[in-house]
Amino acid sequence: MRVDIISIFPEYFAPLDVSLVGKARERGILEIRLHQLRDWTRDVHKTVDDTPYGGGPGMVMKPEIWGEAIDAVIAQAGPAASPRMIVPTPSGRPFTQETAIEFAEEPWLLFTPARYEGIDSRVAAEYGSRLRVDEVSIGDYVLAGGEAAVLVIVEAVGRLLPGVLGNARSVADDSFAPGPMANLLEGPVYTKPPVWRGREVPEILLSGHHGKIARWRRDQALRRTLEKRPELVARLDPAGLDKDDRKI
Ligand SMILES: COc1ccc2nc(C(=O)O)sc2c1
Repeated sequence: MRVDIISIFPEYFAPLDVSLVGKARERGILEIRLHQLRDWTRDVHKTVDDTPYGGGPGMVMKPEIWGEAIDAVIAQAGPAASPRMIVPTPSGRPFTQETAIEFAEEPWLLFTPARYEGIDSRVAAEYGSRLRVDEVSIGDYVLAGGEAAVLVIVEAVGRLLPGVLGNARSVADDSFAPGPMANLLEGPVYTKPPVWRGREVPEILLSGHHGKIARWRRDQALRRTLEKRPELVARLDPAGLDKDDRKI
């Protein structure tokens, strides 16, 4: 997968050099190209924003600069004729694990994180007629720009790429992953020592009885989901809940 990110803060993406995403890049599973939006400005101050038509607070990012930057990146056609363009925005559709799975199928993603009050709306309209353009939000809170959202999305997508996670089952066991654990939060996890500051690991986990352990883990996940995200319980597939039981 190739990922292009156009931003006025390319240094914001240094974290993509480390951990899982960093290793995926080293192994050639993921290629990330960063672009400084200001490289396409033509004034001495490298201006990328201007006052909003109709008045109101803040500034809006200029369409000309974004247009030239996006055209230049698209012209560097790579694994696919054109990228899927992802615009992080508070007014986007919610980014979920399903969205991550969908994006992980793409050979080429282009991210256009905004700053200020956002990008002139004609940019998404212009490229929406030529590319698949997704406006997505990582959550209902206020960020200063889209870069943090891109970091979240690239990590959520990158870890799904074949060969990135050591144990393929980890993806299947994820919270929100499709299948019997879909819409269930992950339950508690434990490792050595068996007793820590007087606190013991649940005995069932030391029993070696895999069927009972699977059932206990699913029950703990259900308990945690009921406690922290009761609204997800309504979406559960009751038949899916006992799939492990049938396997046991
Ligand atoms: C100005 O650019 C922004 C501002 C807030 C914001 N919030 C996002 C989110 O995904 O929640 S993306 C994003 C972009």
